[in-house]
Amino acid sequence: MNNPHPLWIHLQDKFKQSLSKVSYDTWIQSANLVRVTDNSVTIEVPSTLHKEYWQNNLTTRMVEYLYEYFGREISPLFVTSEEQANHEENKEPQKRESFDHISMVSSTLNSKYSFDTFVIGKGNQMAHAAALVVAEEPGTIYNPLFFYGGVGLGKTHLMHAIGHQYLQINPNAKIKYVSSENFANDFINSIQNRTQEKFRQQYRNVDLLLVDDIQFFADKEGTQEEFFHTFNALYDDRKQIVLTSDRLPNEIPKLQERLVSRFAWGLSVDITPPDLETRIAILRKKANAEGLEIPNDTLSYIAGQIDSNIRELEGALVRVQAYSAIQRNDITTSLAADALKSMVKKDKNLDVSIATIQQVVSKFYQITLADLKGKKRVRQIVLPRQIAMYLSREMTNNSLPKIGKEFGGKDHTTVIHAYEKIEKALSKDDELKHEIEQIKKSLQ
Ligand SMILES: Nc1ncnc2c1ncn2[C@@H]1O[C@H](COP(=O)(O)OP(=O)(O)OP(=O)(O)O)[C@@H](O)[C@H]1O
Repeated sequence: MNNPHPLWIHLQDKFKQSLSKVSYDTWIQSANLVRVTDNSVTIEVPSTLHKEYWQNNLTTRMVEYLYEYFGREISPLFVTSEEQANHEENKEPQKRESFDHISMVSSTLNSKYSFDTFVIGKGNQMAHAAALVVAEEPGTIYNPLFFYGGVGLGKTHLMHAIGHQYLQINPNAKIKYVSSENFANDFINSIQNRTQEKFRQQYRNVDLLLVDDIQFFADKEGTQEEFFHTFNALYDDRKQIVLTSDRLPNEIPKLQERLVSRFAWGLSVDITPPDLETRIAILRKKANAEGLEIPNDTLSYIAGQIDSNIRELEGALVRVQAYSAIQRNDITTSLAADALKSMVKKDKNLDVSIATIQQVVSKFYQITLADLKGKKRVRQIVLPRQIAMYLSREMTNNSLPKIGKEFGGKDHTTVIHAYEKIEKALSKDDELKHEIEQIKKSLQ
């Protein structure tokens, strides 16, 4: 590629830092970024051997690096040059995806997130109904509509679905979808470039404003102030506003009281994790959409392993699909079990938090909580810290960045390093193994 894509430059930099020169030259330099979609990134590699190496040894890092770049989970896919050539040949020219797609992700609607592709279950029934009402009668009954709930449960999906439905009824409608972080960035840039008027027009001259993950407004005083005025302008004009967050407005730290009260003017609906039946239905729908043939017992198996986050459920399906392609075998329960080995956390059902793990580990090793979360590099502290990070990864569903944050704001690569170190040590060090088992027992 003459002009490497910024994402590829980012990935190369990351791998350069984490691999030896020989590994980097062998695996990374021979690869290329060929496709980016809303939820996957495809890397082309020269041979099947390369593909298997990437699949088995570099996938975890790729997922982390992609998370860092996009701020969400993106699945890496690997194709050999031969497969890529076949793919290009079979593709209709107008369907070619382009790299421009990346810049559109944050500001346009994702065509996959529609009401048609949304599976209704107990945990999201209310949210789905409210979304439909708002799409059909915007700006009247539930304004703003506020979705809240855990990670990867379909809040963004429903928000986009409202946008699609609205557009169907009203093809000329102006819709703006933005994450709260992008709203904040746009606002700051407008101040720096003295383009506030343009910014205001962009946000206030719309029929439907969708703002995702507003918990990230916490601590951003100026942005909150601006959003307050945006909200008022739209509300007074009877334009619909839809917001999402991981928690209720009054639980978002440092969210201005006047915003909290405005968000309560409309309807707040929570989305809770899907039950097994819904998870199976979601998997079935995704598998059908991909043209995958998966036996029912295998779908139940996968749905039984991943029980909280739908994004992870999708990730599991992608992994099983890739595994079956590499192995050139049909998808069966035993193939799925093999493919998901590293994703299935055996202790995951324990109801523990990072804070509890930190308390138990610091007590066990008789160090203070401050040291456990701090920066001291002495062995008596570093080891317990790494163990606590390892257990947070093993026993909870928190993302790596979140774990890093809970350990005094450390980078997620520090958490990966800790995890890998302890995992490796566990295979050789019986004493450590015993200690970790004891800690796990206390946590139970
Ligand atoms: N009920 C559902 N039916 C089908 N797919 C779903 C459903 N709920 C979620 N998904 C899929 O799960 C993935 C994650 O959903 P989404 O991004 O909407 O989650 P979210 O709640 O916004 O998460 P976050 O808090 O991380 O922003 C998406 O690919 C979405 O299409």
